[in-house]
Amino acid sequence: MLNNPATKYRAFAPVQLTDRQWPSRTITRPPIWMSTDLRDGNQALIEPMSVEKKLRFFEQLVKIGVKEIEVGFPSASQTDFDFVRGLVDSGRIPDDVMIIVLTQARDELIRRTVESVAGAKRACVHIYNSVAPVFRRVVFGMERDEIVQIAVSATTLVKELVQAHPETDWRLEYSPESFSTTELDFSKQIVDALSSVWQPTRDKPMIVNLPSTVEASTPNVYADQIEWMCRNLERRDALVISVHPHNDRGTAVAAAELAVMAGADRVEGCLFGNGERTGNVDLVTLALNLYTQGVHPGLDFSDIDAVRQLVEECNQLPVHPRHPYAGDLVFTAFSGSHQDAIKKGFAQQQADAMWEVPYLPIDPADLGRSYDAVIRVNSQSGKGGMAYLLEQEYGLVLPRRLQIEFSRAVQKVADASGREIAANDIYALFEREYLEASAPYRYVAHQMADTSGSNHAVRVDVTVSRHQAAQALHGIGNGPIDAFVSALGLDIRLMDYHEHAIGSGANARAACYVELRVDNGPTLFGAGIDSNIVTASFKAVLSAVNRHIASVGEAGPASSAA
Ligand SMILES: CC(=O)SCCNC(=O)CCNC(=O)[C@H](O)C(C)(C)COP(=O)(O)OP(=O)(O)OC[C@H]1O[C@@H](n2cnc3c(N)ncnc32)[C@H](O)[C@@H]1OP(=O)(O)O
Ligand SMILES: CC(C)C(=O)C(=O)O
Repeated sequence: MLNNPATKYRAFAPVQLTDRQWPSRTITRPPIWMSTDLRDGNQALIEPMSVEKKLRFFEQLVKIGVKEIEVGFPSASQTDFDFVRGLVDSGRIPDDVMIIVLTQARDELIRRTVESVAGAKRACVHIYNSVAPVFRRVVFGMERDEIVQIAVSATTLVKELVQAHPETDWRLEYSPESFSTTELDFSKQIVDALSSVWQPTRDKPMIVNLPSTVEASTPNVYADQIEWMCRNLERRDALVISVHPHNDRGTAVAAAELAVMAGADRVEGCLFGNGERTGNVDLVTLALNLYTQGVHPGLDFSDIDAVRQLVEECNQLPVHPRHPYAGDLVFTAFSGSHQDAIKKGFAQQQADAMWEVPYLPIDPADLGRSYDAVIRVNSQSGKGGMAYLLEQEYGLVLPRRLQIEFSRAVQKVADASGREIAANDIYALFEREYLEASAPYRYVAHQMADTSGSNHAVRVDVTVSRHQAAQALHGIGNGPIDAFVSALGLDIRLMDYHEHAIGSGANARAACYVELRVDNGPTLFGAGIDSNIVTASFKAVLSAVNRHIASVGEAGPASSAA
């Protein structure tokens, strides 16, 4: 890289528009969406789409609700011509969809283009020529007037040719290619010249598409350019102002949004941002950005995974895992504080309330995506993540202090492996750590009796095995756990107790969690699961006792009470 890039690259000159209005506007309705996937997207592919793929893509666009679809560059190849002609002849184009065909402003190409769509119910011929100084000088070797003349002749020819096909509702689209790097007065001059030839009306407007063919400035400058054009063009009422942002600086979405605030009526782009070089603006992101502001975009992405799959197949390009709204990882949190906030957000989110789940700008369910991948656990995760997975996948609602205790075990495994730990691995670890902590004590059976008349309410006769030897123990207490602890004859203080059902109906089971202090040691948890709630609590006590013994070693034999 150069020490002083100013010797090679010049700063983009700002637009002199001191009373610009767009910064204080908000977008309250969607623009007209135009998909150029089958043209700009297609021309950028390593392998252009086959007719069959183009057809599938077209049908997907129609299904989503796109009403203006650029279907190709029919004069470029027989494949494109046949596809377009086939679409028209097969009657597959819904009445409310307008197809658009692009051509250079050259006579023979225009004739072939009109031929490709003649007879369609609605069709738009889209002509372009590049107008920026560098193109005028390097590509065409022409002065401004000559460049205007190319476009005027092309428009005149289109007007003449379409008159021979009155059965079609024709529109003209004109793109001064490389608009964003062109002098504004020249863009105005050429567009005004064309609209004076075409004579658009409010009912049959002309589409003026103002592309950032190569994105070269910050989005605010593009917005200024669009506002300037909207204010200064002749016949504004009979024009649809369209934008076509490319993404060379990575700000196409912002450029499109600011351009709409600046007065653009229409946006051209591709699904997931395919297109030349860094791509066209991504229509999915634009549409869903609007949706998250409470404005329906008029496009349906309620099965976004299906749309993504089709686009990936047709383009033979993957959608990035971090792509807004659609990427595999965009609704996934690995890090502890994010997981904690999301878990709390889900717990508090009411079905019919405003969406307020931290870190999730949209409800994945609105896009047909599940919550499965929202939380994934690795070494960056905290207790919230693993607790969420145990709850979602296994119905275990761990009390907070147990979450803290168990998360240390999860963390150890994550640190050691350096990898993600799936929900089933976390459950297996929980089983190993708590549910299968069955040595030296293991629950075998119990009976309970009411002791009415005594100070204590419950008597428990329990069989436990200790080092595989069965022991019959008896205890009385205020409740089953109290009686059981007394039967064990150990120095145990019950610090905390939680229980909940797992599942419902005949198959429901009880999960029990106890926090004990054994032999005045540090407190620790035990957990038990059983179809009988009392059994679950006894198992939880033994789980904690066994874990204590495993950590400090075993003391004297259990004695029998009562
Ligand atoms: C920004 C964009 O995405 S614009 C769309 C770009 N897409 C494509 O080009 C894909 C389809 N295009 C093609 O397949 C071919 O370009 C074709 C078949 C249409 C034409 O091919 P060719 O006749 O070989 O011409 P080519 O595209 O190389 O253009 C070169 C000539 O056209 C002129 N030209 C280029 N663009 C235009 C235009 N928009 N209007 C008028 N003339 C143009 C050039 O100045 C050059 O003229 P010259 O030969 O007198 O120097
Ligand atoms: C033809 C025009 C609209 C174009 O694709 C561009 O300028 O990027």
